[in-house]
Amino acid sequence: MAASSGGKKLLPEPSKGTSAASAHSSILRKSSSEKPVTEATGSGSKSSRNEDLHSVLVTSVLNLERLDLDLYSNEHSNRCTFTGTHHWVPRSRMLFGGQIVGQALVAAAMSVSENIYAHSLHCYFVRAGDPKVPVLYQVDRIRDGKSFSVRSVKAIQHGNPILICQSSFQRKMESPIHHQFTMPVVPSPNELLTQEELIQKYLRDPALTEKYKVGLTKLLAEEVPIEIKPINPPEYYRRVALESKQHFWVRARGYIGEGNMKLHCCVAAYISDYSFLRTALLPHFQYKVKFMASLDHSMWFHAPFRSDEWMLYECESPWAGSCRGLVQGRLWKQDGVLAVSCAQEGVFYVKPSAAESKL
Ligand SMILES: CCCC/C=C\CCCCCCCC(=O)SCCNC(=O)CCNC(=O)[C@H](O)C(C)(C)COP(=O)(O)OP(=O)(O)OC[C@H]1O[C@@H](n2cnc3c(N)ncnc32)[C@H](O)[C@@H]1OP(=O)(O)O
Repeated sequence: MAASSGGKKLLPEPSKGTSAASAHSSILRKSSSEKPVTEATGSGSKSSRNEDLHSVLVTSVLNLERLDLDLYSNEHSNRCTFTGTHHWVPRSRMLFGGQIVGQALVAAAMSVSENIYAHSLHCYFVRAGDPKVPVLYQVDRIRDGKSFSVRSVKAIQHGNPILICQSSFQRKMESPIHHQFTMPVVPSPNELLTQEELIQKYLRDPALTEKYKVGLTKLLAEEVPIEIKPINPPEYYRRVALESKQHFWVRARGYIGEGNMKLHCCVAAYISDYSFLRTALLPHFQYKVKFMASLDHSMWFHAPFRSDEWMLYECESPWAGSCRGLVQGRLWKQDGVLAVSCAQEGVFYVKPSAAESKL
């Protein structure tokens, strides 16, 4: 029986007896005991985006392959000419934390019923992800209550966990108790340059040193599936202590559509880890990072949102010390609704950087 979701027929479900090996079903399909998570386009308001350019986050990065009940792999869905296995990998050469968190939430969401939605997740990154091999996601169904369901997911490579992620899902509930902070007042996205446009502007600076030219050119060439418009971006070469705060507009590159909130939460998990941890480094220009990595990542999903529409990412770091830094973030919709809150600690090993001028 073909499954359906949002009125659009999904591909036939693998029958109960289908062997795991032939149950190559992407996350767009579902087995009888698993629910669809990603329905890239659904009914509802049409976005202003070009609907033909589907986000690679949905068509590829977050489109896991089902190997068996509660067991998924990203092997066949992350094909990328560059790495052969994973879409975009930061220059740190560790798997991008946001990818692992987003994929873990996809796996967890496949195991809960259609009418409950992620409201929080808490992860630890326990080993660096290997960009040369796929990731397995093993879902443990901890509890299904009347209103809440809890899942634990292990992301596994080389037989060892690289991430452990607990997530909780809740059925829609109304409440008279509601409040939120007020969204910061910032320029709107159409008043700002994208990160790429900013880099191209810097690259046109005749006084740019070769070192910066190489670094910025590499950054420009990266296939990051996220669009970013920094607000008041620090001039990359100004070596001054900045406040440990940054704001930028962010959205998935490409079209996703109304879809279901499970998908947008998974995309937001991916997005939330990009350029997040560096907030804690902004005051410390006089040090060069020798090693940097996220230790954990937490998210709370407050209200429906579209991850393929601009959202304001308000990031701040209230504390750093003992080779660690804490960053906190809020994702705001353009209408002022607080959609998502995030928090993360990272480890930094640094050394004094040689004083150098821009020239
Ligand atoms: C304008 C453009 C902006 C661009 C913005 C963003 C770009 C892209 C985003 C960048 C991504 C950043 C966030 C991430 O995604 S990181 C990926 C997710 N996190 C992880 O993968 C971490 C996984 N966990 C681990 O790897 C480990 O648990 C650990 C955190 C490393 C801890 O393990 P442990 O065995 O305890 O290792 P440790 O002792 O900490 O050593 C690690 C490493 O550091 C070296 N080291 C240790 N102490 C020091 C020291 N005092 N000084 C210098 N170096 C030290 C140590 O030798 C290890 O190095 P290796 O031996 O080479 O591994």
